[in-house]
Amino acid sequence: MASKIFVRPISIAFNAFRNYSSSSKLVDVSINDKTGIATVTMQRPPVNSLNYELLIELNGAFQDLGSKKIKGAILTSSLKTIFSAGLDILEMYKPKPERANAFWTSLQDTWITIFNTPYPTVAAINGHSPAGGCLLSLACEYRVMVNNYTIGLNETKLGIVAPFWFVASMKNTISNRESELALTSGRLYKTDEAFKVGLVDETAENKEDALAKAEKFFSRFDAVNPIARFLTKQELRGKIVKVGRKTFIYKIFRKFQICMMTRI
Ligand SMILES: CCCC/C=C\CC(=O)SCCNC(=O)CCNC(=O)[C@H](O)C(C)(C)COP(=O)(O)OP(=O)(O)OC[C@H]1O[C@@H](n2cnc3c(N)ncnc32)[C@H](O)[C@@H]1OP(=O)(O)O
Repeated sequence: MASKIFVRPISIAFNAFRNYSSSSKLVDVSINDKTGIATVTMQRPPVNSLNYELLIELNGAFQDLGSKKIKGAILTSSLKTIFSAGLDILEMYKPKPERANAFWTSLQDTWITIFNTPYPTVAAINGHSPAGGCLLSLACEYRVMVNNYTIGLNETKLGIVAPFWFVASMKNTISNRESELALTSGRLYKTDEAFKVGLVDETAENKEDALAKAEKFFSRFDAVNPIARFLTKQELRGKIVKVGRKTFIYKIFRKFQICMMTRI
């Protein structure tokens, strides 16, 4: 059982996982002292929409975990039917330039952190997961999704062009062909459809089942050297991160705004 404290710890110097738990307003982090598995829970009702503050907390949580000897981390949601509704629409509506810049940078940073963790990651998708919600799950190494929800990169349906690293994350998970069909049509898959194309690796009956299956994933690495594992992950994902870093997303957002203005 993980115990709980309600302060966000300064954890860099703390290198063991025993009894670790922290809960800030928007993200709860707990580490099971028996299994060494961390659970990062988004808790921003009503839909875990990703605003600047949630992204900063998520990024901090996954970065902090890098300094602990954990077996792996699970990303999930405290909400009953939503994993994450994606980017907070309010961040895109008439934003102040400084806030917008910080917001888009925090999205990119959070994606890079999760995509590139030294420890294994699983998304336990316990609800709907459109757009940015889907992106977060694609940044993890493995996805377990509860039945009867939807997931996908539906940006084109919203009139938005998904940036390179959204597309690359999808292509890192499903085939180029399926990615093209999915992204150009803005397709949202039901859980069973997502499983068929490999967008999710396992389906689950409910959140508990999803968490149990997520935990089991980590045992695949019991007999694997963690450094060799991480270097192999970097070999596979490094190029995407490198190009992703160069894509300054705020510029893309400005283009999107101009595109929308010229349509009106
Ligand atoms: C350069 C750009 C690159 C990247 C661009 C975009 C990536 C994105 O992520 S854009 C966001 C895309 N998100 C969506 O399309 C999801 C929209 N939401 C939904 O489909 C549904 O709300 C959802 C299935 C998540 C949940 O459905 P319900 O359970 O039926 O809830 P409601 O629809 O009634 O919503 C409750 C409440 O939440 C507000 N909401 C929903 N989504 C968002 C959001 N993304 N941002 C902010 N707020 C959101 C919704 O308006 C309701 O508010 P109230 O009416 O005030 O209750």
